[in-house]
Amino acid sequence: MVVGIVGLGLMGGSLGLALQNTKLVSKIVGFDHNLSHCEEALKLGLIHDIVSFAEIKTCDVIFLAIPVGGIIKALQDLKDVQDTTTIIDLGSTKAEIVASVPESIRSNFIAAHPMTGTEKFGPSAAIQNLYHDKVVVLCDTDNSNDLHKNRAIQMFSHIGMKIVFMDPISHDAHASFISHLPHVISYALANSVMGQEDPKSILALAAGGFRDMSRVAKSSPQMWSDIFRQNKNNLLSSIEVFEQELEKSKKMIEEEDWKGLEAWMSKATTLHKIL
Ligand SMILES: NC(=O)C1=CN([C@@H]2O[C@H](COP(=O)(O)OP(=O)(O)OC[C@H]3O[C@@H](n4cnc5c(N)ncnc54)[C@H](O)[C@@H]3O)[C@@H](O)[C@H]2O)C=CC1
Ligand SMILES: O=C(O)C(=O)Cc1ccc(O)cc1
Repeated sequence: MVVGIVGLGLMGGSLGLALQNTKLVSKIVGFDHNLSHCEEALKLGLIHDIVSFAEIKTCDVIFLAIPVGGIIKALQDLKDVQDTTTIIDLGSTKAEIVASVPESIRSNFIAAHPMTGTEKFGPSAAIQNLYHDKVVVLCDTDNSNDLHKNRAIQMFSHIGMKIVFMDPISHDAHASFISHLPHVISYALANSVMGQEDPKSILALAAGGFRDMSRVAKSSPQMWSDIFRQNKNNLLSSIEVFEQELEKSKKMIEEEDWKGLEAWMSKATTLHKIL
């Protein structure tokens, strides 16, 4: 099979690396609208060749590893692929993407969200084992043809992924709390601290906790503004729930309810029993 990857950053580049180790794939070609990313990806050996978007359309499997707004636009440009071409997107949101798929290619399409990643971006962020032993959520597969569904399952399984099926609306509601809200909080924390503290103090006093909680605030603002735009309503609900928890802790501190605060924190510590 010839695989075409659109977007040669963290997700597309890491996929190129992972697929090179499978017997399923005879050639991996890539396309990126940023020429320097094309050159870098080729130099790093993430793909075998760079091709035009027109040539991507002739691949057996096309992966869309670009920001979620770009995925919706790219799907319009893929309207005329052959019935045997599988199109898989890797976007972090699913409902708007699935709703936007042109009817002529709905059966070719697989909506996937790999639940793995890092705060780094671009081709140099690509890593060999990013997908290994991680979960990929596949959405709305009842509307995909069996050939394409089975191909997607086969490819994700070959790179060591565990597959979970979900409808796109539920996916976006869950992803809002478990993935998108933590990113909003991390950006907010970074801005709160930088608004009050000078760089010298931050450097001198930053311990592990602050580094851990602010790590994802290094993530691509372009990628995340697209995600927040597509998952706006779920994200607003998640932020409200978080505000209520902050408010609860503020009130207990104001009222010196240390017992209440301790119980509130004890409940939070149980999260890591399931992670
Ligand atoms: N970063 C992460 O940890 C995760 C990201 N995702 C999703 O994967 C997708 C890709 O994200 P990353 O690889 O992290 O981003 P990235 O910023 O590392 O790479 C994206 C690449 O796509 C290129 N690009 C952007 N728009 C394009 C277009 N219209 N046509 C061709 N090339 C284009 C960029 O030049 C860049 O090289 C996004 O939809 C994101 O929501 C999913 C799971 C994890
Ligand atoms: O860096 C991290 O810890 C992440 O959480 C990466 C990530 C970013 C976006 C996704 O849709 C899924 C995973």
